[in-house]
Formats: sequence, structure tokens, C-alpha cells
Amino acid sequence: MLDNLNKYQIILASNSPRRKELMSGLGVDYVVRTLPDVDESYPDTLVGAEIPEYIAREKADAYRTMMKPGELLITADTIVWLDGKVLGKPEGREGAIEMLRALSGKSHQVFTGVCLTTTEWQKSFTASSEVLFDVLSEDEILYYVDRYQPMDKAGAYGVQEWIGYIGVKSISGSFYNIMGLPIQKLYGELKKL
Ligand SMILES: Cc1cn([C@H]2C[C@H](O)[C@@H](COP(=O)(O)OP(=O)(O)OP(=O)(O)O)O2)c(=O)[nH]c1=O
Repeated sequence: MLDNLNKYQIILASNSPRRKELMSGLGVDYVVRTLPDVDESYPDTLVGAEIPEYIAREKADAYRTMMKPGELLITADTIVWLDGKVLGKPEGREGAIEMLRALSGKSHQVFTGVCLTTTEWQKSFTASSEVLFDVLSEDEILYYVDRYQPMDKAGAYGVQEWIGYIGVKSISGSFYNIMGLPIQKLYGELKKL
């Protein structure tokens, strides 16, 4: 499938193991490259889905100077959006605990922005999913934070982990978008190239 992509060398510039796993499942040839350090700040006029799309473009721009003709670069960024505010990656154990307390018993949105870049053009899009968490007990929150790695995850949780098994009541939208890459939407965009 996606024979139209034979003209490109696809590069996933990401340090995220989840994004690598999801790209591998797509069945296209690609290579992974380390993303240089990117300033993930954004203008405070941006809200919701606009934020990760902006940061995904920033990630692409950080890599762009290294690109050669014929390469197709994929970058992405995921945020959790709760009550009109961004939850990014937590800072420290206490930060993770606070985030999970805030998510407990509530519904939030997860936005992933994806940017496709060549030396000639750039396009970006966002996917959104709504996640409803059951009420999490303090014991459950501590169990998760102390046994898993919430620090490298937006909103301090991995939907694909124990906390997702026991805590997520429902999802509207793509599960894989929550994990960090809206793979079905990405497939549709790649098909059009
Ligand atoms: C909400 C959620 C996020 N995540 C992950 C996906 C992303 O890897 C991470 C959000 O951080 P990002 O800044 O989007 O990405 P990253 O720093 O991990 O990787 P990159 O090198 O591509 O910039 O949180 C999960 O694995 N499961 C979840 O349920």
C-alpha cells in the first residue's frame, strides 16, 4: 500500500517510542531520526488544537535545515486539554500526581498535531479525541505514578498502560491519537501525496 510514497524517503523525527511503534504498524518504509532540542513554547493567543499543530511545525523547522530533496519529514506533538488549559508533560512526581487528580472523574481532550514537510512544501493537521476518566482513588494514582513513567507523557498518563485499562471509561475519536500519532488520519493524508 501507499506505493505513491516510493518517491520519498520518509523520516520520522521523534524521540517517542509510541510514535515509532505506530509508524511501524503502517507498513511503509521509514527511518527514525532524533529530533534536535526544540523550544516548545507557543504564542499565548493559540488555544486547543492550534497549540500542538504549531509545535509540530516548530519541530519540523528545527529539523528542516538537515533535509535533502526527496525526503518527507513527519513530526508530531500531543497535548492534553483540560478545562481550557494545556497539560503537557508533568514536572516531577508531584506534578504527575496533581495532573491525574485534575483528570480524575472528568472529560478532557487530547490533540495531536502532525506536520509533513519536504524541502518544497509543508502541511499540517490535527486530530482530536475526547477521553472520559472514571474517578481515580489516591491509591490508584500513586500506584500508577510509582510504577510507570508518566513523566514523558502529556497529561501524565498513557492510555495504553494500566491507568488506561482501569481509568478510562470512554473515548470518542482515535485511540492512537491519544497515544501520540493519529495513524488513520496520517494514512489518509499520505495517500493523497
Ligand atoms: C496522553 C498520552 C500521551 N502519550 C505520549 C505521546 C507522546 O510521546 C507524549 C507527548 O509528548 P510530545 O512532546 O508530543 O512528544 P515526545 O517529546 O514524546 O516526542 P517527540 O520527540 O516526537 O517530540 O505523550 C502517551 O503515550 N499516551 C497517552 O495516553
